[in-house]
Amino acid sequence: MMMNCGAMNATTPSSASWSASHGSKIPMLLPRAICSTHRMCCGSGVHVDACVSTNVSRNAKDSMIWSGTSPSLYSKQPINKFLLPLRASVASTSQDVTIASLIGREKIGVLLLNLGGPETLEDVQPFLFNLFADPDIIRLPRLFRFLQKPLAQFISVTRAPKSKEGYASIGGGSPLRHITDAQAEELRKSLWEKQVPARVYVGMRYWHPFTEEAIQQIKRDRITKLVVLPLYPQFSISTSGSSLRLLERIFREDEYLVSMQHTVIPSWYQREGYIKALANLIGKELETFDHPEQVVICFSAHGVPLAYVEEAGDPYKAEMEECIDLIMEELEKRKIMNAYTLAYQSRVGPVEWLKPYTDETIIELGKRGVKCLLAVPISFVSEHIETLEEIDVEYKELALKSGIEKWGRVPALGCEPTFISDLADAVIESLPYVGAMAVSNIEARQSLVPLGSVGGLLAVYDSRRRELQSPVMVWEWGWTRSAETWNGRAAMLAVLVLLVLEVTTGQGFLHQWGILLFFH
Ligand SMILES: C=CC1=C(C)c2cc3[nH]c(cc4nc(cc5[nH]c(cc1n2)c(C)c5CCC(=O)O)C(CCC(=O)O)=C4C)c(C)c3C=C
Ligand SMILES: [Fe+2]
Repeated sequence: MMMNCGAMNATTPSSASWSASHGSKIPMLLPRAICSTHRMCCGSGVHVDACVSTNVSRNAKDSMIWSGTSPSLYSKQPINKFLLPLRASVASTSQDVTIASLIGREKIGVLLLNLGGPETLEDVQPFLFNLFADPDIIRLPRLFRFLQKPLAQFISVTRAPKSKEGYASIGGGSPLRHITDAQAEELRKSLWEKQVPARVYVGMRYWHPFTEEAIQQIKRDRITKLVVLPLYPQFSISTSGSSLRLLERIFREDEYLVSMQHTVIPSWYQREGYIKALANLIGKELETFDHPEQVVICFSAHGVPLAYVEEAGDPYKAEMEECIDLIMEELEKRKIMNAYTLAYQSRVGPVEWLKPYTDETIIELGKRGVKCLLAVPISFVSEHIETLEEIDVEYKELALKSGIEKWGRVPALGCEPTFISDLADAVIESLPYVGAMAVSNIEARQSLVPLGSVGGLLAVYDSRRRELQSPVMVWEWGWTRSAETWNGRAAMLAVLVLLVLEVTTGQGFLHQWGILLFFH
């Protein structure tokens, strides 16, 4: 049946948020970021001057990046900017460094970092415990750090029933491990095809195979050069940041690891292969509509609490917006000029997260007369519960209820060959950096990420973390900065103790009042 997407009888936007340069932005999308589009990869030629600029001290480099903490400053200074010259300059032949000379007799390892997911329904609660026990997800004031684990236990137990429902509906567990393993294998093959004989490891943050397990294997394999590659295209304190903080801790405590050369690719949302691979998938999915040009593209990114961006300087939002700009520019080159919008999904609890929220956006688009919508999950490269359940089931249903007649969804990248090949290029391009700044053990101990400067990011975050609202404390007990009085703390502590007792004994006032399951 021919599905007519219909012209959008959207009301005229009140602000100048429509983009004239290419596909029109649906109002709600933030103004187009000033983006240096030309941060695209030009191949794997390596420019010696660009990559081995080790005579600039790490601190000097960090301060170039971190001279300010505002997100807008950040958007102009991405943390991996020192990797960018490698991509931006196609090296002259005389300055090329051959891959072989970089590798020599080294044993190269690539460590893929990811979040992890429960493989069975029994895994759900302990997985949630690990997640909520992470101080990068729930931050307690220093005085109450000892409550981190009891609180994580409480939240994980209360949230588990709802999460289990979600995982049950997608087959009884997360597909994340399986997909990440497949990506690791494809990356390994691609590296070998490009003459880089590397081993690829998977280290998950909250479930098996844990990062610690991967590190043990790396040590057993006597890897001498390690490239750390978080599988999150955009950097967030809550994802890549958390994993890198953990790695930093592991490295600091281990003699072998401290002396092993390593580097980190903190984010890679601007890489040509990634952008092109996503544009390919979007173009292909648009073709399934009868009137592709009338489809509104709705990029849906995983959200983070607003305070992460506004108070802790998380670059996530700036990187996300720049990423969308790059994708739309790529589509424009292919004469695809659709209207589009960016929204954020998967918020947890009542604190404010990045807006607009995907559910509200879908309703709004329906009200504006949009008939055809293409959802594009953007912050993650594998299918997982938030694509398979939240987007495919919840948002689809909401869209159809809101008046949208034709719904489509772009698959996650998974093992898409252009994408994997580009990840392999990213690894190869980072090789000249491996260990370049770690001139001594002492220096290596100070920062896990000599050139990627994630240490700088974490330091900035750490310096402000006392101010950062913890999403969970705010959701449940109203722990705001204004509530930071001793009396308030004492009262909250008492409530916490009661809650912990309630969870551990299964009895108490919340059970009696039937309000225990307030985590959705
Ligand atoms: C870029 C991706 C992600 C960001 C940013 C992120 C932040 C973030 N997440 C939570 C809470 C939960 N996340 C959960 C699962 C989960 N989250 C991501 C990705 C990002 N999270 C993934 C890939 C997964 C795993 C999905 C799977 O298939 O297993 C969960 C558990 C699921 C559920 O109960 O909904 C929670 C809870 C917070 C609080 C946060 C930022 C502070
Ligand atoms: Fe999450």
